[in-house]
Amino acid sequence: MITAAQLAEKVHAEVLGHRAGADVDLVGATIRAQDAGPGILFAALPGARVHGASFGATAVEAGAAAILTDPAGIELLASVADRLPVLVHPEPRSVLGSASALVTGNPSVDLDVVGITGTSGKTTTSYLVEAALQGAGAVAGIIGTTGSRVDGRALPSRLTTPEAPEFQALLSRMRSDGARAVAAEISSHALRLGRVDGTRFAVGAFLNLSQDHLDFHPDMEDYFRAKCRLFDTAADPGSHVSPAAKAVVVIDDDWGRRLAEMRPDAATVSAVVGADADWTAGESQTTEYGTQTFIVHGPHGLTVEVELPILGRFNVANALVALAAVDALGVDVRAAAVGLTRVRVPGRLEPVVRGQDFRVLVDYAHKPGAVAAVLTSVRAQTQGRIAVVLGAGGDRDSAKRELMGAAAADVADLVVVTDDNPRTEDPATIRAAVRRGAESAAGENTRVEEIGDRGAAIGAAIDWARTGDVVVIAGKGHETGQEVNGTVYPFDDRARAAEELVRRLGHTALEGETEDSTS
Ligand SMILES: CC(=O)N[C@H]1[C@@H](OP(=O)(O)OP(=O)(O)OC[C@H]2O[C@@H](n3ccc(=O)[nH]c3=O)[C@H](O)[C@@H]2O)O[C@H](CO)[C@@H](O)[C@@H]1O[C@H](C)C(=O)N[C@@H](C)C(=O)N[C@H](CCC(=O)O)C(=O)O
Ligand SMILES: Nc1ncnc2c1ncn2[C@@H]1O[C@H](COP(=O)(O)OP(=O)(O)OP(=O)(O)O)[C@@H](O)[C@H]1O
Repeated sequence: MITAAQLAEKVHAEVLGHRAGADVDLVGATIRAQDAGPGILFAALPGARVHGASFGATAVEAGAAAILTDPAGIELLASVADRLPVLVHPEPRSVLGSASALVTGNPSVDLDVVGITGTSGKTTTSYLVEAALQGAGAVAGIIGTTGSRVDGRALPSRLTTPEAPEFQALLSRMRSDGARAVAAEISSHALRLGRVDGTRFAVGAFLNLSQDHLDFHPDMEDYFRAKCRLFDTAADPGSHVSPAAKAVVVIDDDWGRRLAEMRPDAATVSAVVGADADWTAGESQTTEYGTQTFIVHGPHGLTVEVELPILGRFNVANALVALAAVDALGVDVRAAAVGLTRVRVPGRLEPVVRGQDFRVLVDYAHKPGAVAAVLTSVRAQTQGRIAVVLGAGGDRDSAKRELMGAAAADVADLVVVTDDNPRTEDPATIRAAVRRGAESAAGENTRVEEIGDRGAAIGAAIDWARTGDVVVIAGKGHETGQEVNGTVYPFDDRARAAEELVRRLGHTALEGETEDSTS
């Protein structure tokens, strides 16, 4: 337990307001005023839209024990500030990570936290790390895009990497639920916004870097530097992230190779057959059960066969990272490899099957690199034609839209451009950019269609498919909504694809019946 006064001293904040109350015990923190309560520190931070201190009265009504803010926040707190201790720091976000860790009893010290970063593959790899740990008999937790869970039990969480108070509270809950290790997705936003400051990372894993988030980062160098915070304090000025004790780095792109030079102690990983890396794999074989098998070659002559229920060569890279990460924790790799067999990742190359003779896959690819990786993998496994249904999100990195379209048309035979969370933007403008990219890359035999209504777009691709073809519905994966102008309408690619398949199969059956009756 720590008091507000002790916390102020540790994070070098000044105590104003109700000083006499500064010996109040703190048991947690929050960045959302509405979530404050007894024993909770409300962090009133300046935001892009509003200053958190304007919600000071809400936090006090909810029972907040103390407030952390900046000098501008003091003015906004006005009379509320007399009612409880207010910790003032010139840059409160820069101390929120360590403050959150302190009020929750530094949970990462008692856990092996594996931080996973990279543009694509964080969620999948965190599930693989969890499966590998479970294979070796360890209780494991996950924090990431699809929510959090410990020992298989779901815990609600916001964002890919939650804000520091929530991140530390999740770690604390996982520690008390007996977790040995936690696989946490670490976004570049989190690394820049101090969400994981105050966390001890046993292992940091870097997967890859490709264009994304250029609405937040001015350029790719800045995006890379943010990622480097997990590995090297000196790589990005102003970092308060504790670099991971051990590193695992995929060296299949230039960014990974640069990072491996920065961290010469890193275990290197490559999915390229015959590459010079600590962890590599032989060619993958697809089995009749829809799994892939491959031989993993690890350090010290380790050789182990892995069967993975998720296809795609990029998932071989993800699996190698998971094995290298748990190996760095001292886990038995052979037992971990058995665990990988049982992994299930929602919305990542997830098949939708309703008795059809072509494949329908729902995948979360919503970045050019991911679209390219998925379609290249699908192309390598099919003799049939490929259709892809995709759009691009509004109010996010607009430069990636054309690249998404181009990545799709590079490989697919049919590209159906549709809506994908237009948010506050005009959907037609977003579609036009994706379409432009697709048309610029389309070969003679590639068709590009534009159908704004996502359900109709899925239906059109399904109607187009013939025996042996593959329809990839990209962008939403596990998500269950379409966000338009601040409202999220229910929409699930998997459910809609299933409906469209039933409709089409219904038609086929009817046509069949008609043929039968006339013959
Ligand atoms: C750019 C960014 O990350 N912004 C985050 C930031 O917003 P902000 O500073 O602009 O906050 P604001 O809305 O002005 O509000 C100011 C303060 O008032 C508080 N407030 C506000 C309203 C209210 O009713 N009550 C209240 O207490 C807020 O908690 C905040 O502290 O602080 C907010 C509070 O935590 C976050 O919700 C918000 O994330 C937004 C929603 C977001 O979408 N972030 C995305 C881009 C993000 O972080 N993505 C990454 C990467 C995902 C990936 O890899 O694809 C992630 O890790 O999820
Ligand atoms: N190692 C990889 N390299 C390239 N593409 C990948 C890789 N792993 C997964 N993908 C593709 O990226 C998509 C998203 O995968 P995943 O959700 O695991 O990544 P993520 O980094 O968590 O994404 P996000 O940051 O958007 O949450 C997958 O559906 C797949 O299409």
